[in-house]
Parts: sequence; C-alpha cells; structure tokens
Amino acid sequence: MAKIDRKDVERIIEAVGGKDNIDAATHCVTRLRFALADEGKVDAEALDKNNLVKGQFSSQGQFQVVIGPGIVDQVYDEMIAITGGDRASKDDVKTLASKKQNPLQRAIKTLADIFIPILPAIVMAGLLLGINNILTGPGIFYEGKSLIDVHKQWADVASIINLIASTAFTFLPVLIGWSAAKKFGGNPLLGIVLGLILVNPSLLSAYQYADAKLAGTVPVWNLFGFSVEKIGYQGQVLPVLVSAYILAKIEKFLEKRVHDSIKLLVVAPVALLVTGFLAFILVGPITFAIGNLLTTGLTSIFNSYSWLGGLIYGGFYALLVITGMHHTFLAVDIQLIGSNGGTFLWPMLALSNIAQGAAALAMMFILKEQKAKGLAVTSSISAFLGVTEPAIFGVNVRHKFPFIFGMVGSGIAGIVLAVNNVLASSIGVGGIPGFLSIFPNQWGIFFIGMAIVLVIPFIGTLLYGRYQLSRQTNKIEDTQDPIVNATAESVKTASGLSAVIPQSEEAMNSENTIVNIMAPMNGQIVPLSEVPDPAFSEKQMGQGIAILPSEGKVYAPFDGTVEHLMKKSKHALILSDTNGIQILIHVGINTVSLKGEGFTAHVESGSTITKGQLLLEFDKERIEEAGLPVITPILIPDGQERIGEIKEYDGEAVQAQARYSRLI
Ligand SMILES: OC[C@H]1O[C@H](O[C@H]2O[C@H](CO)[C@@H](O)[C@H](O)[C@H]2O)[C@H](O)[C@@H](O)[C@@H]1O
Repeated sequence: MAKIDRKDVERIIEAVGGKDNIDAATHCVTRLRFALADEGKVDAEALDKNNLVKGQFSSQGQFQVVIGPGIVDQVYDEMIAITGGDRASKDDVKTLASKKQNPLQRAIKTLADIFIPILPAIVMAGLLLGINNILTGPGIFYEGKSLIDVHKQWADVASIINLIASTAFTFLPVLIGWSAAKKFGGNPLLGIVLGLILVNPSLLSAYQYADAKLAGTVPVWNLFGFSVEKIGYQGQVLPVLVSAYILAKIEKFLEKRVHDSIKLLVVAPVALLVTGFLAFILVGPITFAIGNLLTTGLTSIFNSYSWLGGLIYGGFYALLVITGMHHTFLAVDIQLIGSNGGTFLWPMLALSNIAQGAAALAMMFILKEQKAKGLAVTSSISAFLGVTEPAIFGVNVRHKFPFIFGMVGSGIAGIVLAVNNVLASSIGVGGIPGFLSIFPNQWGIFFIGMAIVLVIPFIGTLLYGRYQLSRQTNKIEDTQDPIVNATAESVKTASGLSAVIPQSEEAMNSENTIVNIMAPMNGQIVPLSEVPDPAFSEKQMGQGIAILPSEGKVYAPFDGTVEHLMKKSKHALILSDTNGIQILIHVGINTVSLKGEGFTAHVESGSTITKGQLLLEFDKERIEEAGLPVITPILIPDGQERIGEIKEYDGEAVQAQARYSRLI
C-alpha cells in the first residue's frame, strides 16, 4: 500500500480553507467529500499542485477532492487526525451541503421531496379518472352520446370508479400535509390532520368558491366582528404547504420546551390550534390568492406566446428529467387543475415521454449488440408507459443524437398542443396512456401530437444513426490497429468500434508481461468520457473504460484478491491480480448514497478470487429508481509504476471473455 506524506494532507486542509472552513468531511472509495462553510476560500491551484489530488469539483453543495482508490481512506484518517474533527457520515455531509445550495435550488428540492412520495397516489387516481373519461365522455363510441348514456347499466360502475379516482384529488391537501410535515421535520400524522381540516366537508368547497363569490353567498365565521371566509382548499397546493411548514415549526418549538409529562396534552393541540386559526385567517386566503395569481399569470403567458411556451416546455422537459427538477412542475400541474380545471403542461410531459421512447426504440435498429438492442426496446416500452430514465440514461444520452431528436420531436409537438390549448383534466400515467387524462374532445389534436413524437424522433434517430454508423465503419476499415490485427479477431460492433476477442491469451504475449483483464460484467463497453461524473470522465484517477451493465452481476476479471470492498455501501471494489496490478470497479454513480440497499456482496475485503467468480450482485432497477446512473466505471488507478501502457477496447463486454484492457 502506498505511503502518503502527511504534509500533502496538511496542504489539502489548507487549500480547502483550513480546519475552520470544514463543516463536515467524509469519504467514499475515490474521494474526500466536504461540506465547506465557504467554497470561495478553496485554493484550486494549491489543490492542483498537491501530489495526492487527482481532481476537484463542486456538486450540489458538496466540494469533492478526488484522491483515488486505495489511499483515500488513509488520507481521510490522516486528515481527521490532523484536524481533530469528527468523522461524518455521508448523510451529514449531504445535509450540510444541501444548506449550501442557493434558496432557489433548495426550494426546488423541497418541492420535489414533498411531491415524489405522493406521486403514485396521484397517478393511480389520474389513470382511473381516464377510464371514467372514456365511460362518460360523449362522442367517443357513439355520436353525441357517452357509453353510459347508451348502456345505462354501466352508469353506476362509472360513478364508483369516479369516486375512487377523484378521492386523491379532492383530499389532495391531506396527502400534501402528510408529506410536507414529514419533510419539514414535523409529525406526519399532524400533517394529515391539518390536511383534513383544510378540506373538512363543513366548509364551502374551493371548487364552488368562484360561483358563491359571484352570488355573494360565501359563508363566513364572525370572530369578534372580524369575518373569516369559511372555505376549504380542495385541489390547492400552497395553503397546505405553507400551513404544514408553520405546523412543523410550532411543533418542534414546543417539543423542545414542554415537559415530557404534559407533551401529549400540549404539543399537538396547541400546534394544530394555532396553525388552524392562522390557516383560515391568513395563510389560506393569501396563498389561495397567490396560487390563483400564479396560475392566471402562467396561463396568460401561455395564451399570449403559446407556441414559444410549447416549444420550451415540450422541448426541454426531458432535460428537466435529467436534472430531476421535473417533479417540481407536478405542483404547478396540480395548482393549474385546482384553479383552472385543467393543465396545459402535463399533456406535453406525456408526449415528451413518448418522444424519448421513440428515439430509444429507433436505436434498436442501429445497435448491433443483442443486449444493447434489448435495452433499447425495454427502455422504450418503459418510456411509452411514462417512465423515461432507462431510455434517457441507458440509451439516448449515451449516444446524444437520439436524445436531441427526442427533444426536437417533443418541442414541435409541444407547439401543436400549446397552440390548440390541449388540457389534461388530471395527472395520469404519462406516455401513451396519457391520452386518458386529456379531455376527450381534444383527443384528435393530442393524437396528432402523439404521431409527431413517434415519427420525428424515430425517423431522425434512425437516419442519423445509420449515417453515423456507415461513417464509422469506413473509418475503422481505414485505421485498424495493427497489433490487434496481428493477434486477435476483430469484430465490428454496434457503435462501429472494434471489440477484440483474443484467439488465445498466449498469442498476446510478447517480451513484456501483458496482463489481460477480462470484462468483470456483461454489457456494453463505453468510453470513460461518457460517465456523468468528472472524477471518472476526466480520468482524474486513472484510465479505464465504463460498462453499461446488462445484468446486475460483477465477476472476477482475473485471479487475485479483493483489496477492498466498501463495507456498508458495497458499491465499489478494489481488486488486485496475481502480479499486484489493481483495478477499481465502481458500480453506478453516486450509488454510495444507497447505503448498500440493492447490493449483495459474495466476497469481502481480503478474499481470494478466481477469474469468473461472482463477486457482487446489484439491483439495477433499484439504482435506476433512485435516479442514479448504473453505468459502471472500471479503472486502473494511476500511480502503479510497473504499468507501461494501457490499451482500452470498445464494444461488447462478455464477462470473463471479452478483454477490455491490457497492461504492458
Ligand atoms: O409528473 C407526473 C408524472 O410523473 C411520472 O413521470 C415523470 O417522472 C418519471 C420518474 O422520474 C419520469 O420518468 C418521467 O419522464 C416524468 O414524466 C410518472 O411516471 C408519470 O406517469 C406521471 O404522469
């Protein structure tokens, strides 16, 4: 194990602004992760000059100093010894780091954190409302009449479906109250009660408010001569969000101050009473007005510049998905439905899903490798059903042009929808089933949009992909590697690159020792530059390749030893072969945050391994569900002086067969 110079560690501490600038520090298998009080104090130049530092960058409020596998834990230990600081967990650093985000970033994240947990309930309700739309919409099956007008025996079936479906929307403040109270650190049960208070049936429903206001029949409470409107907040987002924040604050305030013996009697009743009064007197009326103002503003912008709005939202929605910001718009959709009875944003979301699916599907005809083809098909089906991450991260972004064609198709369809003011009556299942949530009288135009997002991304991707493929094939024929030709059988693959399968390992031997490292997993080999993490893509720690795994298994690429397996998270392994050559296998990106969930290790640090042995299993779906890329960098960390040259190969990875690199 390499020895580190304490002075270098001291210089790192100095370069990140000194001990006092470090709020918390932790490390993963490759880097130190800091929550710094002031990132402005970082001396990037000094870090660059430091012998231990391979790279540095800031992401989501965390400052990361790339050290490399094998020594990062030593550097961390030394740093803790020097600073006398506490060892922090990754969560501590994350929490502190999130405090470094600017208010807008924090607000976006808070909204997403509140709405993601309630998404399944809303989507289920939207799907059922869609079925109800089909049963009750006139003109779908019969001229001017609905299905239940003609087949009256179905009327009550539709009525029950409607009741089940509309419940989640009618009582939406209850769902938001639960999720928001949890997020703000309060008691979720009190959040539910708060939501129930805001939609209590004895209040005038928000849906009837506008008519009652016109008729002058809005009921009021008289509080010592002061009138408070007795209205509910059905379908509203802001009143319950703000009230839940106040509730959690009061609750936490009381929790700290009230004696344990009377907590039950005091905390919840006082917190709810104060919040309830504030909600009806102040928060409700103000936020109700703000919510309506925002939706009126957004609607009038879309009415005035509908084509531009459609182009921007439709075109860039898939980019929002990449950043995870898309869930924030759920709140806007819900507010639009609550205030206007329909949302013009959600139909574009549904078509954007289809566009990315169509582009991924076209890749099935471009890619040659069977597993990559399989991924293209399955991920496109998922996108057609409303979940696009597998298509976006697994196929489209990786090849870039399918993603762009998806955005182009979706932008054009967005214009068509926006100009025709196509509305969704609810949040439904995105993608193709999305039509169920569109008002049936607008299905025609929605289906035109659907045709656009099927045809443009599909044809565009197919034609451009074929053109690119033929160009690359020509290039390969001109520039084949003579060493490879002399010793191995070259196979042209989907990406037009060369995957090399050696005829025999002996055939590769020369005077130098050649270490052939076999692929540790099945999948598609891609260049490190495609890994969405600069520590890997910029080769800050070493050379190597990345594999898009087709299954969740890591095998031993050679005979040797497990030098290190991340104990808790199990997401990364350092292996060394019998010559002492070390490699790092890092399953997915930021998967350390899963804390081992979805990972099963079959070896431990120090285990002896034989080529082809199953080392680790991971649940690809679990990683993708968490919104994390499953792409797996495999590195030969820098600093191994015995290594002369590293050759990297591209193409299909077949565990223990396809050679992905050799060291001379
Ligand atoms: O916002 C409502 C929609 O939410 C989901 O879709 C969105 O989030 C997915 C997961 O991040 C993402 O894959 C998809 O592209 C987004 O549109 C849900 O799957 C949809 O059914 C729902 O309408």
